[in-house]
Amino acid sequence: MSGIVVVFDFDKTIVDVDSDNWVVDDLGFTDLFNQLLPTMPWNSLMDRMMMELHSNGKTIEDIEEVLHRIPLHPRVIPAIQAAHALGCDLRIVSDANVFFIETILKHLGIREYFSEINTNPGYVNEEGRLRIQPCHDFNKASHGCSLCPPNMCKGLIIDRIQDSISQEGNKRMIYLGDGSGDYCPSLRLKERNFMMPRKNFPVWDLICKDPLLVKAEIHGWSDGEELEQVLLHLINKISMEENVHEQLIASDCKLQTLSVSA
Ligand SMILES: Cc1ncc(C[n+]2csc(CCOP(=O)(O)O)c2C)c(N)n1
Ligand SMILES: [Mg+2]
Repeated sequence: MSGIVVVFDFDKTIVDVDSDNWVVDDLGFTDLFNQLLPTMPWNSLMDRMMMELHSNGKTIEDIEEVLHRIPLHPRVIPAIQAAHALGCDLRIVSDANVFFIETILKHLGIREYFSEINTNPGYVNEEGRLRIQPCHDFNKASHGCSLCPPNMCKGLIIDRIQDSISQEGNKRMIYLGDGSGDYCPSLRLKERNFMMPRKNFPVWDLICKDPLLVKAEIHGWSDGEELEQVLLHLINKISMEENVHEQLIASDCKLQTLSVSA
């Protein structure tokens, strides 16, 4: 293990579109989606749309077939493979849903590179209909963050990951994202962490309003090619820093041994 945790957003970061829109549009339900959007939260609307698909005869296999065709930049998979080969712990934090994400990752053959997928639950019920539920049950209690949608605060998830990895030593984190939901986590990153916002996407615009609010080092990217270059550059940079640090500690130990024996 390299001591680096890389957290990926999914839609418009790993894949190049919003998976929700990709499915709804491809199966011909865009108009109904747009009509209902002003009336309910996005996450509840996706559950409703899955009901509409089911009652109009669209099967799970139809949805899977659409997901298998989702567009992604050709350098994204090599970037993920390289980061994994360099020993990074890769995780996903996404406001899509577990059914879409796992279907896509398994089809691409990259599911096993990720140690954890934090997202909205999704499962196929006994009628063969896909149910999509909120990551955070806002009917019970609010998550209390005003920056995030009611069903998911990505910042809370980042806090939890940071708490759990702080017990494993001095790990460094790199976060990649594009959307407004990725702004809250960017504010929770600490010094010695890295934020990789997608240039000219909502999280980039939010960060640019007051970049000093972000304690992490900011490195933008605009497409899969730049994602790969910037990510691998940061992993190398961190690895070299950590190596130098270890060598300093080792040489310090040697010096102490010498001075004790002298
Ligand atoms: C203005 C506006 N209205 C609605 C939404 C909702 N939304 C759009 S795509 C998506 C999935 C994001 O997945 P991921 O977290 O993997 O990028 C969500 C929750 C939004 N982002 N912005
Ligand atoms: Mg996104």
